[in-house]
Amino acid sequence: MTTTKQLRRWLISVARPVLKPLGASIVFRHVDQLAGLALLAISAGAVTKVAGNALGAPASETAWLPNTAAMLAVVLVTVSLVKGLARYLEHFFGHLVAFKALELLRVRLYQALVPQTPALMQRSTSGDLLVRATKDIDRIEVFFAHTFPPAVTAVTVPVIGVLAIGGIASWPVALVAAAGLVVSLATAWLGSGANLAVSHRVAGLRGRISQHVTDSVQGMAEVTGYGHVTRRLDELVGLDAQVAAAQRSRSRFQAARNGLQVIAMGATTLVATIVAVGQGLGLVPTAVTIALIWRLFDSTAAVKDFMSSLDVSMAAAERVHRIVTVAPLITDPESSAQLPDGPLAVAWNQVSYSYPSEGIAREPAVKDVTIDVPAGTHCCLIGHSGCGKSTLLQLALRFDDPQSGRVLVGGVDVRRLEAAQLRSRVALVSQSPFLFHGSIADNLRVASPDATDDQLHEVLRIAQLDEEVEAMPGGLGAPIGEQGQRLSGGQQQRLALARALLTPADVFLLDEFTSHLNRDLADRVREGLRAARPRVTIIESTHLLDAVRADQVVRLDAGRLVSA
Ligand SMILES: Nc1ncnc2c1ncn2[C@@H]1O[C@H](COP(=O)(O)OP(=O)(O)OP(=O)(O)O)[C@@H](O)[C@H]1O
Repeated sequence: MTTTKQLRRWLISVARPVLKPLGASIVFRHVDQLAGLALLAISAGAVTKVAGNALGAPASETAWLPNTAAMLAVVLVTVSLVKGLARYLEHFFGHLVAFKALELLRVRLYQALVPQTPALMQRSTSGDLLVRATKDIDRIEVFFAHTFPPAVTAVTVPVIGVLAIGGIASWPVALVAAAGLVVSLATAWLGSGANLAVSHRVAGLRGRISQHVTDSVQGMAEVTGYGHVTRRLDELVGLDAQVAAAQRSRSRFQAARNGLQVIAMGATTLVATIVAVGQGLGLVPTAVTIALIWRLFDSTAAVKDFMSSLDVSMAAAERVHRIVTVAPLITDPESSAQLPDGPLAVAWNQVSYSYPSEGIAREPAVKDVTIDVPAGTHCCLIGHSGCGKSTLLQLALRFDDPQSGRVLVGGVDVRRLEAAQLRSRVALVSQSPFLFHGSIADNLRVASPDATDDQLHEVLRIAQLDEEVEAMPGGLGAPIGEQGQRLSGGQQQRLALARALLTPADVFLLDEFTSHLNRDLADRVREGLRAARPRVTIIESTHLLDAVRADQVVRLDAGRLVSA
């Protein structure tokens, strides 16, 4: 696991371009804190001056205070205004840095996700990823907005305050104050290791809760249909209980830290008063000194306050860091080859592939498969469910590299191609295509944002979907619901095919793309596709063994080629 120190360095390196205003935030926090000290000192001085007058305190003790009530009011109002403005500016600059830094982190996360897709989805879940990209990144705000300025002033302001007490009141009292403040600072670290572990645990649990809720909502029909409502609720309550139990241990440390701080403050006040009296310090200087000490404890207490939220922030940073830094399954070559223009052949050459399995030995999904699909022809991969058809198609798009053998597109090993180039020439219509919440047109224009309505109608016609779309209220503008839920399975498949047809692809990989269509409609879709794109290479997979007229039919069984 990445250490907190490494995480801090990483966060600062990400935010470096926007760190400058943090200096301003630190400066304004000093102004705010010192103005607070001044306010308390003047107020305490003024109050005890009144009492001191009655008790006959010497005038020299209060000579530094404003002479009249009006002057006192002017001074207090002015210092308060300065304090208020400084506090505002401290927060403004701190949050400016924080929100800019979070923006940079979100961009980093997104940029890291793109090359890792789709392999990442094998290692993470969408609900958990969502929490990382939103909540976890938000929690890192504490690191930027609420850590540096209080950390600096927790040291500098007490040092200034103690020196002031020593200079104007008494050095022994200053020493007592210093000792108390050091103890107060040290208590902030009480249980920090355990708290960090709890924060990691809670962050992981929150990811699981999010995934559980996502699954329950998306699988509502199954949850209610199979009578799982109570079980799923119980599971959720169980996860919540684990979060609560973990939080309880954090709260215990928090309470202990608060208690110790109050004890340190009380003990320091008592001892400082005894020493001040022993030193013969007057009433006003003693009162002002005690007031200053109390205020200085506020500065050190700020460390305790941010330490508990910093744990949460660091646990969140670790989860984001893990995604951003995970090595992608595939990377672009340093010097890439170019695909030839025109129709492209596809070939699997003695390809064997096993899915990554985290140490568990796994049977290869495809073993020693060799298939040649000449450019512009139609090849059909046939075999029972699980025989490796989708895997072969995905290897042609370089979702991952085979452990042995080569996959060639246009005669070029796909490892020598940039992913963007490969994916612009090879289109995959997957078994469960993803459809966005939006209209028919929105989903088609994912492939070609500037496509005209005529072009959209044309590809819908090729996919044999145009008449059905025209009959929908709104036509191209008809909303299809989340993940296309308002469409039938067969309509979803044809919409995905129409979308792929808007790309300039020379190879179409069609994974079970007619599995929801009746035989007659499936044949019409194939014929329409071939007539509209006579030069493209079509590689189709199906488990219907009596299928399809094609230039080449390849049979697979348990990952091996049976006939080609
Ligand atoms: N992401 C994955 N992680 C691990 N194993 C996988 C993964 N995807 C597929 N497999 C395994 O690889 C083998 C081949 O799967 P593949 O999806 O290629 O088969 P298929 O012929 O396309 O099946 P179907 O007709 O059911 O779609 C199967 O044993 C499957 O369990």
